Amino acid sequence: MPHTVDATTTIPAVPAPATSTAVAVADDTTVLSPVAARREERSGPVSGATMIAEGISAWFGDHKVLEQVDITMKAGEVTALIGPSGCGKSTFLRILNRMHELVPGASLAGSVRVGGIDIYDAGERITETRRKIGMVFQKPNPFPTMSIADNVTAGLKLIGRRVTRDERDVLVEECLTKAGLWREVKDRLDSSGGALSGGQQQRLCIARSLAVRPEVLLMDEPCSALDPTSTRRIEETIDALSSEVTIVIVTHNMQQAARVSDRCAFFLAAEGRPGHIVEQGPTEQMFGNPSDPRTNDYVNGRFG
Ligand SMILES: Nc1ncnc2c1ncn2[C@@H]1O[C@H](COP(=O)(O)OP(=O)(O)OP(=O)(O)O)[C@@H](O)[C@H]1O
Repeated sequence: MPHTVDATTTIPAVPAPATSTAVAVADDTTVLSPVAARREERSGPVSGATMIAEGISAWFGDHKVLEQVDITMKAGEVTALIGPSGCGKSTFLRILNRMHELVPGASLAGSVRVGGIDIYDAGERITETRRKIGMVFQKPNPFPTMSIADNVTAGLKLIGRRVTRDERDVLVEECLTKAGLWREVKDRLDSSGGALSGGQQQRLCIARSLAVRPEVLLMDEPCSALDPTSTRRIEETIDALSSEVTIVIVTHNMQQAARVSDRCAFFLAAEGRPGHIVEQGPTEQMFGNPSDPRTNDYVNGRFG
């Protein structure tokens, strides 16, 4: 899947020292990692569910694109999946909410457990899996002719949940507030979702995902079509949501991975091997003191 490079996708030139909570950015200024600051602030309980993928391999026909991927995405954390184009990040993300199986000829092996339940278990209903595991895509996809409020509640019908008018109003405000959009749209909830800016549409899509109370939110390059200001707003939203929903984000933007994630996994498909995880760990370590030279080269923009 191609990705758009915008002004925010510059890869940091200088990695932060391993012992520091600072993250180096392209212009050589250092800022306190918001992730580190957030960790310090967090003292209360976190919600969301830990997601554990074990032994994941994937094929399109007989083309094997992922091999033996093992990763735990912890409740209350943001996990960033990074790696060069074509290494299988989006495929892996789609396996995490059973979208991979919608592609004709696609197959997979391994297990994905959310809160201890295997989403591929024969007894698991796909609609319940999609409720538990929301997804936000690269390009915002609100229903353009529906009102802002109706966009937020659009997922309720799919899961068979009925709400009264009052409950609906409360839910719309709650989800738009969590997605960081309420103040901008509260006086025009009945106008069309398609009339919002790209960044607002993406936050509307996040609000729509939240309305069905997911335990995990998957984000596939959610800012790649957005300008730097909208990107910052989405990152703030990710930060605010991270204590209540487990977030897994695919990003090509190394600064973004450093800013928003607690942990990173570096994927690579090379030397005749399908996509696999070369290294994973706390974000500060992955950027400041990675153990594999290929990780070091990638996070410092030497390839990919
Ligand atoms: N629908 C499909 N049918 C066949 N092959 C596919 C399909 N989707 C992806 N692939 C192949 O699977 C491999 C992994 O693709 P994927 O999109 O998961 O990688 P990625 O790391 O997310 O790439 P990018 O960063 O460019 O989005 C690639 O070789 C790609 O060509």
